[in-house]
Amino acid sequence: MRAYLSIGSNMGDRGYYLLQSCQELATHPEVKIIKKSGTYETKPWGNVDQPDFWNQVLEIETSLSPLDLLDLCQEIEKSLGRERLIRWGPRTIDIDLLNYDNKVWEDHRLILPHPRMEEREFVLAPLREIAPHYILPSGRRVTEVSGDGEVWQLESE
Ligand SMILES: Nc1ncnc2c1ncn2[C@@H]1O[C@H](COP(=O)(O)OP(=O)(O)OP(=O)(O)O)[C@@H](O)[C@H]1O
Ligand SMILES: Nc1nc2c(c(=O)[nH]1)N=C(CO)CN2
Repeated sequence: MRAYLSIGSNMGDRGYYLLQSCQELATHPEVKIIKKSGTYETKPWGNVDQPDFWNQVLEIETSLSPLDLLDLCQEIEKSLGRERLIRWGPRTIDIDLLNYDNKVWEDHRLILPHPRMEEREFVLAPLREIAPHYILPSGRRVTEVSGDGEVWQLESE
């Protein structure tokens, strides 16, 4: 199945946490990273009183189920020292599922597609880069929409 993930960090060595989370995903036997956006420095969305983030979007191929993929993302967050202190607060790494095979899913653990993705420029900018034909939950193409928040693409490695 094809899935899209949003990853973000705003504590410590942000580049290290982004890279490490990709490496942990890529070493899982049921996950293959197909595309990786550049890195974007972004103003915090939601709770604005915290450091700037670095964000990326990944396109992956996986045979994990949506909930198993969520479990894996949460295990990686844990292994990289993420603590859930405040909603939308600072974190070493946050991994969100944006889309899983265009499935619509809603239970107490997982909502797909991600309900706030279309408002967030930190998701839309990297998504536009790697998937310009992506159709958002509203039915509009990602290139036709702009979200809230300032973002800057960093020089690619
Ligand atoms: N599409 C999704 N991707 C990741 N987590 C999700 C999703 N839908 C629901 N959740 C649930 O949201 C809970 C809170 O996640 P998290 O702490 O990462 O929120 P957040 O990143 O601070 O905020 P936001 O959900 O607005 O990005 C998770 O425990 C998870 O069960
Ligand atoms: N710029 C930016 N802001 C955020 C981010 C994020 O990854 N980047 N993640 C949040 C919780 O999902 C809340 N706010």
